[in-house]
Amino acid sequence: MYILSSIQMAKADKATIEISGITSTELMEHAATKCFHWLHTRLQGQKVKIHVFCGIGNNGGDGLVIARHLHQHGYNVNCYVVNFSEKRTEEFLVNYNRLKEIGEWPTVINNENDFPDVAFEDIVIDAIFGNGLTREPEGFTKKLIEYINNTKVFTLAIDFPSGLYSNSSVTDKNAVLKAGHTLTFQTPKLAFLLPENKDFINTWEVIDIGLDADFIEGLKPQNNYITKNEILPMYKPRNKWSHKGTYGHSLIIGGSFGKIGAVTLASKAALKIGSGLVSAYVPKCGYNIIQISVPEAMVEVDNDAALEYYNFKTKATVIGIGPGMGTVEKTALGFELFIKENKLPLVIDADAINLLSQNKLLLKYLPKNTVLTPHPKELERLVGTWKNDFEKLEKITKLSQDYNLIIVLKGTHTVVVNGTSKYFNSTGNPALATAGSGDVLTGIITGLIAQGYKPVNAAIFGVYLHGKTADIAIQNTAHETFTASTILDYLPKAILDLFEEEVENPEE
Ligand SMILES: NC(=O)C1=CN([C@@H]2O[C@H](COP(=O)(O)OP(=O)(O)OC[C@H]3O[C@@H](n4cnc5c(N)ncnc54)[C@H](OP(=O)(O)O)[C@@H]3O)[C@@H](O)[C@H]2O)[C@@H](O)CC1
Ligand SMILES: [K+]
Repeated sequence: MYILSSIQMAKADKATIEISGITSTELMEHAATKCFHWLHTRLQGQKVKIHVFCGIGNNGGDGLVIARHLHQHGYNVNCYVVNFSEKRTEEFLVNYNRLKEIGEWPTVINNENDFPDVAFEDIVIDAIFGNGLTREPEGFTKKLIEYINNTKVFTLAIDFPSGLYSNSSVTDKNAVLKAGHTLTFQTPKLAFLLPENKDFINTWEVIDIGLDADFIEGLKPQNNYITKNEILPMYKPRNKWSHKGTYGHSLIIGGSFGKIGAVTLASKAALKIGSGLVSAYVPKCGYNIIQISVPEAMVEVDNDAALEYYNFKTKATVIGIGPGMGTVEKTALGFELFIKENKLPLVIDADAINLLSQNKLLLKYLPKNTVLTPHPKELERLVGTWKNDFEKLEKITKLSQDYNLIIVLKGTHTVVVNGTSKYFNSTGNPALATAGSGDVLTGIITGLIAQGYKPVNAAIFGVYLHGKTADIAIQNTAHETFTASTILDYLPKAILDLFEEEVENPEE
């Protein structure tokens, strides 16, 4: 699914109106009616008090449409116009009149004295600002947002939590509405996927308003939200005549005394995702551990307690390096020589990323399309600090472009960056915040590349499946009891889930 910027959204609205012949007011009616249905399906006519706060643009127009439908269905609804400007859009005015025609006059809010009483058990619909926000809310509008936030009432935001920009950072955090749930039109918005906005965005979903798909395609959006629809076509079914050689040989390099488990997990993951063969290259102290805990894997050893020589004989298809490796001097010196000589595809994680950060001159030796899987701290060591999450994405893009790398930044919405293209993951939950989770991801991505997946697809697919295991597991287990080994247990279900039909959304 594409992620459109505000400019692209406005263009797509306009183009759809021109191409389909639908009027702007009809498009608004269609979009806002879907929001009404969303609420109606859940409330089923309950007499809870609903406050609809409308701006004076088209986001406000949506609010007026929702308020009208709520009235017509007998809800206890109060509608307000937040009068921060004398301007009105045409569609706003049409719907203002339609509301008046059914005998409902919105209350105009001109200053703080006009704020209504809002109780914790009420519902607020936020239709103050949407895609047309051009500056931070000020004056009584900001005060109103703060007032609503302080009530801790459930807030349903239409299109955007008011005060949030789609493609730039919030400058005044007190001037953004904290939405309980957001119904956003047509595509997810980049701002929803970034950790700096965690206070404003809770849950959200996309409401398909039927904007012109060909036009959107022609915009060539660079930001993508990865769901099953994007993943399924990447899947490579197995050929009847294949054999284990068809599915490649993954070599996992890593481990140090006390951290052999990381290699064990990565090796198991590479096997479990389908790598034909898996070898591990570890310090001698890890030999028995790997042989006993991963009997399917072959093992070669280096020095006693930490890697030093990197003199393995395995003829691998791809190497995953870093889990549990440590950064002691001899490991770092050997790593430098290894990187300078290596020609095989690489997946680089954990301490191997830290070693690259300590010696950035090595970056230029990495083969094209090497996958790096940093968490934010590892990324910071590599690219320095950032002012905000948008700048962080720019820094990752530059790193990816400068060295032809695929960067997987791990987080709530893990993002895979390949040059200017970004792929934000939709699966996963806090269960994955557990020791060894990253080692398993390294093994999965390595194992997919071994089987012939393009590195960028291996990264996107691997991240999706890794997250999906937690989403499936959480139906039967608690976040706390989920461990990295549970990811492996649920990989089969995560793969099978790709072929299960989605249950239709009842509102559609
Ligand atoms: N057919 C369609 O197009 C459809 C559109 N849809 C809906 O339209 C929404 C976009 O509508 P929109 O473009 O009118 O922008 P919106 O967010 O309502 O407000 C803009 C107004 O606020 C003003 N303003 C901005 N910042 C301000 C500030 N800090 N403080 C004070 N004023 C500020 C700004 O004025 P200006 O910047 O020029 O001063 C302008 O007057 C979109 O999110 C979706 O909900 C759907 O119905 C689907 C069909
Ligand atoms: K809004």
